Amino acid sequence: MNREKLIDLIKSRGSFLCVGLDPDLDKIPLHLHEYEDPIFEFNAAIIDATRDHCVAYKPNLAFYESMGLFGWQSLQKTIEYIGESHFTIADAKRGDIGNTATKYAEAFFKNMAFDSVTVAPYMGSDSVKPFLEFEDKWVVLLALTSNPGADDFQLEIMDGGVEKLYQKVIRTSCTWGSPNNMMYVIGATRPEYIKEIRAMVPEHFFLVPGVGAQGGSLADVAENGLNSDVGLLVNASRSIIYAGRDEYFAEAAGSEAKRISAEMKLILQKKGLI
Ligand SMILES: O=c1ccn([C@@H]2O[C@H](COP(=O)(O)O)[C@@H](O)[C@H]2O)c(=O)[nH]1
Repeated sequence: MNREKLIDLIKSRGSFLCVGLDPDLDKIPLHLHEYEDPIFEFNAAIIDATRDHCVAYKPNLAFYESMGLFGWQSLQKTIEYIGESHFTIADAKRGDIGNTATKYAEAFFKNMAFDSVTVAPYMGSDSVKPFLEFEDKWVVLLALTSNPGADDFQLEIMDGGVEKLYQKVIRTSCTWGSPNNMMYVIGATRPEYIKEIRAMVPEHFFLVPGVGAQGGSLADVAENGLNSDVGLLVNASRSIIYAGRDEYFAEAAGSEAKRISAEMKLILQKKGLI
């Protein structure tokens, strides 16, 4: 999906919600275990219940890879089930030398029809650029993550006090691609940094995980991160997909997605963006 289509989708729906598909066999309702592929059944029900309220889906690969071949099959079926109506993010956090990175890119962009993949910047430009060679596909680069451990390296002051590591990552990497094929992961748990990052990269989209289960605030993220194209995809995984744990789990997920998306619509209306 290209940038124009993504912006149209967000503005026409009045939502910048990304639903995280992180299914865990230990958490999904018991009655689904009777199906041949309980993970796919779970995802399909969540997708049916949330598709009108969100613009993107983000399966985190760990939840599929942990189940081996069956997990990959569930992922493939899930991505086909979503189709082209929503922006899709393979949250795989890949990164390796160039020829290997190309194979990762082929896995998510050719073999599976994802629109984007999360990539770690640690190995530098040759590990990221192969992902940028695919038309209408996106790199979502880890910049300032939502977890407490982000303090260990990302907030470390570099180069004799000039800038922090996440700032160097953004300043350097923003020339590798463009706002048409690169986004940044910025955690919702760090709203105090979002305004400054928005000033550094005014046009890029941010994928913002960390609202819901991790306690980040949608209002704070929007206040600091919106741009004239909206420029945000805010992800919630557990707070939506496990909003209910019984046979009405999908309805509960749909209600939670609807609630967040209504809050987003109000924000966008107040800002004059829709
Ligand atoms: O900085 C990051 C990068 C990725 N994630 C991923 O997003 C979801 C968040 O799930 P919740 O249940 O809404 O907390 C999950 O897949 C993480 O691995 C992140 O949280 N922070």
